Amino acid sequence: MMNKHGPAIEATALSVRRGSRTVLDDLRFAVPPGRITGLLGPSGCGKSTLMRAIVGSQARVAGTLDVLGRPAGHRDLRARVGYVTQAPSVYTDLTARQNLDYYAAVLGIPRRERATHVQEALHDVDLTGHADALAGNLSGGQRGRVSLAVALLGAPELLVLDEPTVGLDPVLRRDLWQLFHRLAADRGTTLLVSSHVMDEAERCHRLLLLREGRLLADDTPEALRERTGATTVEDAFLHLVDEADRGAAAHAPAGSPAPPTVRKAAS
Ligand SMILES: Nc1ncnc2c1ncn2[C@@H]1O[C@H](COP(=O)(O)OP(=O)(O)OP(=O)(O)O)[C@@H](O)[C@H]1O
Repeated sequence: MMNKHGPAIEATALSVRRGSRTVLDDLRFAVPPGRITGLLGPSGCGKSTLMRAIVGSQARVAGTLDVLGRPAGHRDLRARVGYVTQAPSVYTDLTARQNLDYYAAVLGIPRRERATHVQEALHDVDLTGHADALAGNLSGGQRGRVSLAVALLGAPELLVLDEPTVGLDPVLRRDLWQLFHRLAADRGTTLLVSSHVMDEAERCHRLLLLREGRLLADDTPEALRERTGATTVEDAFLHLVDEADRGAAAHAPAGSPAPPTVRKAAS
């Protein structure tokens, strides 16, 4: 079991190579337990790669990456970590309830307890009314919520959610964020939630801002705004991007071209 006061995730000198490229470069950060940490940055900056490394499904990871007190990917973490990828992974020819029942069996939840766990997970994601609909007949957003319910089975200590609100209408987005806050406040769940939409940053307790595989900031939204003098996290992010580019230009060898200034990086 992890030390309740230690970080839920801790990375030191973490790098990942994909193909011939280094897509995560020398990351160092800690994710506190029982809080919502947002992983934010533009498309392609490495968010999904980092999440895959955390759940142990990414190859060629170098450095140290500990999750709930164990090395990432350790088999003891299987039932303690819930992970939702960007593409909902549900069987379309099964109902929502049958999907959950199947995954509950895979997780090793005893048969006599399964129905209760499944019902709770359906209730958490507000899908009780669609429990017996074929997943193939649900909307994309509803299928995404079935995937989330699968990740909630067995009450994992850590939830890793890759862009869970993409394509959802504002009401569903708000409802999901309310659920995330309930999970953190009532159950002490640690959540790592990625997004490339900067306004979601304001809903997180802490933020990891990523750009081109490097960590720009690991801080609270308030501290980031204060430090940069910005009124929104989006402006704070752009400020940090410009600052990093100026730093890179200052250290570039004489005669090399200045890096372009990114303006729409966060949209
Ligand atoms: N199989 C692969 N081989 C080589 N490079 C890859 C591979 N998959 C992804 N990449 C590269 O790794 C980088 C990080 O990709 P990743 O999917 O982690 O980004 P992301 O921030 O999650 O993007 P998005 O928000 O669009 O999902 C990208 O530059 C991408 O082109």
